[in-house]
Amino acid sequence: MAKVRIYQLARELGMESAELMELLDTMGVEYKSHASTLDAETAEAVKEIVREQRGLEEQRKAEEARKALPHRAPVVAVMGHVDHGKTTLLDYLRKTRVAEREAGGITQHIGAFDVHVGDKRIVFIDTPGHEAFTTIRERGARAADIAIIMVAADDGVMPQTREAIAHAKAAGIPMIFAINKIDLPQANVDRVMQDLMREGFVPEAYGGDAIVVPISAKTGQGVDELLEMLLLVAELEDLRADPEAEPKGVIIESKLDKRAGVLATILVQEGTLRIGDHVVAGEVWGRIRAMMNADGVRLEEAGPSTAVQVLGFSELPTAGDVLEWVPDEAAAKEISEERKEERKRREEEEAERRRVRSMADLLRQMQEGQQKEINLILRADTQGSLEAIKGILAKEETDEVKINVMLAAVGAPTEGDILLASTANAAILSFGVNPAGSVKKAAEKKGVLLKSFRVIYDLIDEVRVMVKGQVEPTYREEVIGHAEVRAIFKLPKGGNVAGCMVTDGKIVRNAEIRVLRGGEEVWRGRIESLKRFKDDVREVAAGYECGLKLAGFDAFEEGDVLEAIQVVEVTEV
Ligand SMILES: Nc1nc2c(ncn2[C@@H]2O[C@H](COP(=O)(O)OP(=O)(O)OP(=O)(O)O)[C@@H](O)[C@H]2O)c(=O)[nH]1
Repeated sequence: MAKVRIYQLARELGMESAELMELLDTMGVEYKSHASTLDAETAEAVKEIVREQRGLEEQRKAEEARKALPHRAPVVAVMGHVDHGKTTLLDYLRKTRVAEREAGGITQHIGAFDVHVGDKRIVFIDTPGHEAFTTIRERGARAADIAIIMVAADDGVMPQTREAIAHAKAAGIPMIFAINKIDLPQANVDRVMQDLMREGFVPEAYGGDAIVVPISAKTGQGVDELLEMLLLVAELEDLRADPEAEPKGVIIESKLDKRAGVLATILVQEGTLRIGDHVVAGEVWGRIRAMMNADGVRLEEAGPSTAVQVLGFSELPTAGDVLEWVPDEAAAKEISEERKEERKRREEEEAERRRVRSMADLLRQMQEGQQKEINLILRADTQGSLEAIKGILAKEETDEVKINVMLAAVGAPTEGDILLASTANAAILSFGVNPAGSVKKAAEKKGVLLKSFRVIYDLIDEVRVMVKGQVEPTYREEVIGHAEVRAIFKLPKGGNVAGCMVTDGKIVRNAEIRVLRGGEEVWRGRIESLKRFKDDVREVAAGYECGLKLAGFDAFEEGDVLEAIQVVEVTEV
């Protein structure tokens, strides 16, 4: 950036010169008047400070506004190892703690139900699987606020207990441990506590801060305490939502009913959803025709932390998709069309790039995210090899790069691992066990690095390479071709397409484009579409014509030169 005068910079930042001069004083910058010039470095520093101040101010205001909103009920998910009692607990709660049903209401399984404790309410999600956390978080939202991790007192912490913990951690939600089946003679609560400590959770009874409640889902012993603890954690989390805001939620479940058609359960998180509202969830749209809660009661409206089964979607929405309110049917249709097209385009691009992800890809991603942490999921044939791998890996950590083992478990990688890895941007490395074909496919689809090793040291080497790559990978730009703009076409929907001739090299769909006019760069960015006649193409070679639409630039002029650039990695890996 060149030099800039104080009044110019003030205008650029939308502030008074006097205000800016005050800031300069506190920074110890010298100047004569508001017309004095600042060097590029100082101007940049000023911008940085102003941005930061505004950010803090906005945060404070947002927090203040949030504090003025009413509280909402917590949403809880129950997770744990097979047979540790999830279903039994949910059944117990449903039977004993659900409010008196209104006349005519019959309990329905809709994927979530309310439990009443005094004048408080807790929403339990009772849809199977971890999707309630992970898939949803992937899309920038989450369904559950608190996780109950069930551990059977006669069995202790098992592989899926660890998975459940890893999922809750990845979702960033607090956990409460319920040690279940304490009615059994062979129950050993202390042993489970020891297990938990080995996982890094020190129970309150041992002076730590992990909340552990011994219960029997069968007899109901301890369940009241568990509910109390949930309310306590909810209070600490200070969960609030605005019932007046634009409605927002997530799809908890969806199914096709022979008679009713598409039935979808929505957890409303913000605002109030009403009959007649138009909504979009992923690529599917709908108009809410009827709403029913888990007690079979028809509702006219549903506020924050309410789960309702709705009628009115055109197609099956996907569980985990975010639900948004839209003003009318035209908007609903347009958005769902747009998303379908967007997905098709993405899939085409994916197909283009379809190949096993290389180490370089992962490194690039990590570098982009400035991540100096390597997230790993380890899978091995025995506990012994896992311990050995973890032991060696711990020594591979450096001051700059942390190795974060999110999950270390015996057995082949599962689809749950893939979900976790894609959420947490982790790599899955397995030793002595091979993932099933379906798991490999899932990894490929989600772009998760999944590798199997037969020699521990090969696995360790892979991690070493990652650590090294974390330190300083570098990239170089390479010009791969040029095209000249010969004609400009206006699209009926808006925007311009440049009719071009590729003059040298090639133009590739995923390249970056510099628009050059008289040798000067006037814009730089991505290609939105690259066509030969009516067809989308991946690349166009020298000597051929093509139609090019850029993402965010329309001001083409005849004679403009479009330079295609690709980034190549020069890291020695
Ligand atoms: N004695 C005793 N048995 C229990 C208790 N909780 C669950 N069980 C029994 O443990 C078995 C498994 O319980 P479920 O509730 O089906 O376990 P789950 O975690 O839902 O299992 P999956 O759905 O297979 O993952 C059943 O036979 C239950 O009756 C308890 O508190 N005490």
